[in-house]
Amino acid sequence: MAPTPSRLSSTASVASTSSPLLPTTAHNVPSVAYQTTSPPPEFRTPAVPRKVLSSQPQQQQQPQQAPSSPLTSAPRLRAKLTPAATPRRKNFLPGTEFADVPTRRTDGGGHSPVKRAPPPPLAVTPSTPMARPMAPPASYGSFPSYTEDAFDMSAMSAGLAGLGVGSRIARSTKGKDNVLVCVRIRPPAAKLAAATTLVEERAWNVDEQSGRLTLKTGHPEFTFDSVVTGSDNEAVYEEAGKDLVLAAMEGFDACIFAYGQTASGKTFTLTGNPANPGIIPQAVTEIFTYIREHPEQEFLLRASYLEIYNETLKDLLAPETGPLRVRQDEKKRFFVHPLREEVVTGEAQVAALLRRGEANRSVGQTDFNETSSRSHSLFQMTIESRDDAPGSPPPSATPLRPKTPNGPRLSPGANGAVRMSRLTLIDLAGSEQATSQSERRSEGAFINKSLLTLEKVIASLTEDSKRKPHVPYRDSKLTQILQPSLAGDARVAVIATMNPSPAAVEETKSTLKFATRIKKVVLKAVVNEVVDDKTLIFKYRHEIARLQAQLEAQASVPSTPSMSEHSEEKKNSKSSARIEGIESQISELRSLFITSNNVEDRRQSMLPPRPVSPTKMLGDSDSDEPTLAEKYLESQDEVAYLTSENQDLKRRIEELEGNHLQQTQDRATESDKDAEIARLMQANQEMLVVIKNADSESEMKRQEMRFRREVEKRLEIERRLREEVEFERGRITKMERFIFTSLQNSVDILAGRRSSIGVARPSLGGGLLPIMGESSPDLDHGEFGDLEFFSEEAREKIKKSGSMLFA
Ligand SMILES: Nc1ncnc2c1ncn2[C@@H]1O[C@H](COP(=O)(O)OP(=O)(O)OP(=O)(O)O)[C@@H](O)[C@H]1O
Repeated sequence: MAPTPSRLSSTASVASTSSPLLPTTAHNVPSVAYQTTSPPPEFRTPAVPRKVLSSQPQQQQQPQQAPSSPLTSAPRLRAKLTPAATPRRKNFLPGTEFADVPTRRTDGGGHSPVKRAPPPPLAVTPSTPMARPMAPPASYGSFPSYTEDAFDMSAMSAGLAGLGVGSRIARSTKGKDNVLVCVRIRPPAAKLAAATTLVEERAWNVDEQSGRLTLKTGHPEFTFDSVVTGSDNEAVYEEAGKDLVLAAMEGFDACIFAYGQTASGKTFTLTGNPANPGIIPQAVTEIFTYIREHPEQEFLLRASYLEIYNETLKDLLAPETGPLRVRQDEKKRFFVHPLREEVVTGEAQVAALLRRGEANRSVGQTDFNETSSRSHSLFQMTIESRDDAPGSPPPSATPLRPKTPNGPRLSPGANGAVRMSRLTLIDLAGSEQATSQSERRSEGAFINKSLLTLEKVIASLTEDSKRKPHVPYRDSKLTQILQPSLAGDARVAVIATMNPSPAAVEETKSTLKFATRIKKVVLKAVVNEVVDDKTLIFKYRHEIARLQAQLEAQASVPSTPSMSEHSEEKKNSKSSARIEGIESQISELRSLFITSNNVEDRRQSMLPPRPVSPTKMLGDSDSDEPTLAEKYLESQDEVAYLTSENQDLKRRIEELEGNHLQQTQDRATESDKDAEIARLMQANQEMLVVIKNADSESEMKRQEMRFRREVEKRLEIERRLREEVEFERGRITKMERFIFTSLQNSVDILAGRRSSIGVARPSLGGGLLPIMGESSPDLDHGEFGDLEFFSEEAREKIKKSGSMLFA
């Protein structure tokens, strides 16, 4: 439990001034809660003064408490967006209608995510959740409230049945949007090395007003939503992070990823460093700031952290689990199983979780980066929220929330719905085409497989065709995991990181081309409001209600009159131990809900990791068996997964059948191969029957391979037959030519002889035969002598026709 304000000491510690999300080392974890309750201390420390956005490079002010760093001294250029020049409407995301509101940056830290009147003064409730006043009855229409003290499982089930939609409804609001693309240009390497005199030349011109980048040679030119230069991570967060984090708090799924070649600054942008926190720590701070500013809601947060390395999924929070699998749910959305998700209640806890995950990541050294991320890492926070938090002011006292830009605002919380959204932050591995180190080559192949598939997926999604194109999400783990986001249901932002150096131009061009393509992906993000027994809020509230019922039953056990004093005492002490146990379980479960009332207490809380199961209590978190209900839900998942796998296999078999039949039909048009084709078709049919009967994917793959080999063999035979036919044709042509020439020769000879006979006839009178006998060709061995390759019959015919010429 986090210490309550009254228990806080009055001395400030150094650790307390650093944001818990900063990537500090494990032993450097702040262990003392904030010392005062009012005003709240600065979350994002050290306080980097907000810079004036200007096209002119300007001298950056040094943070007050940060050690002077060459990384923060580079001038920062930022693209200011003008509606005409900007391909994307900036104010499209929820909350962005307030993007122009100046950031509130007081000593208290944080900034207001929405423009609204300050919340009305609340009646201060004790920070112990147990002691909170009962919530007013929720206005959920005919559907029962989840409010813990009025929780009624049978009423809940009745409500679900009444909805006529099984156990789940999802209400959504839709509107079209494109992927938000921000280019982040790191300072040139010479600057990073703090060589003030040696400034490496930049290969690109940056037009900050229009977000345009042009190679100094004049071509190519790219335009994006924004371009940020310099080392200030806050600027990048403002451009590409904040809107999406707020969208996630409003119930939209949101996904932010950094793409670029090695050493271009992806990890720097997402993680940052203690003096300059990246998007992840800033996002987490924003989440807790949002909670602080929304007293009418209660939240449940959980986090997971995984890595894709060489096409294998590793759970960074539970590396001992072994490779994770990607599955599909009943809606064909991919998800990772069995991924460890931990409930988190404070920033310090998230920071510790991140550090734990970081320590398990695969890093290596490339030619350009000493600590290169050789893997893709995905940090995800699942945010559940519902209105009418216990102890919150009545709805009338809560200022109206802003309208969603794409339609009327939903009234979340109606029918007991819980908003559930996921914020996914992805640090991709370097997108370079090749790595020069041999030991990295196989790695590179896998990294590139994922990124190449990502490119293919983007190409299919942006394909301009009437037919719905096939999107190859399945071809890599990364694209499978990104499918729910890229398929359009989420807000997506890409930070394309680039090195401005002339030496990196080719890689940069390919990064920018990728960014241009992904910009065209159209999204239709939805806010999901779920009435579902899968939400943690539901599970925990249900568990609390069950424990409370137990508690009441325990308290109402009457004492037995016949019992001796001793056994009565024993019984009482047992019963109070049981009551204490149940109470502590209830209080622990309640402590997982975060509201504006307790968020401050939890800020520095360093509870040990806690998986999401409601029955798993602190201390025995990993040993506990899942409940029957959980097993049932899990087996339902399993059935849904197997059904979808089965359908998938069927679909693939049909595709295969179609392909083979098509190929066979194409070949069938060539008449000289009819017999061969008939045989192939027969083989096809047999193989397809075998494939159809194959009861597992691996069996089907084996059959497919065998079939492929068979087809290849037969194609080879066919090729050889063709060659033989060609050869025979050649021989026949040669023979024909030979016969013709021989006959022609014979005719010539005959003509010559006839004319000599004509000349000799007058002088020889009837003595012709002796001459013929003398000079006639030797029909066996003369002109017709080399006909040995003809058949006997053909030879006879040729000889006969030759002899006839002399007749
Ligand atoms: N905008 C920036 N300002 C200051 N330093 C930066 C900036 N971008 C990157 N760097 C520095 O450059 C180096 C490489 O950056 P980083 O590790 O973030 O690259 P990367 O793109 O994640 O690389 P890889 O794909 O190999 O993991 C780091 O030392 C980082 O501090």
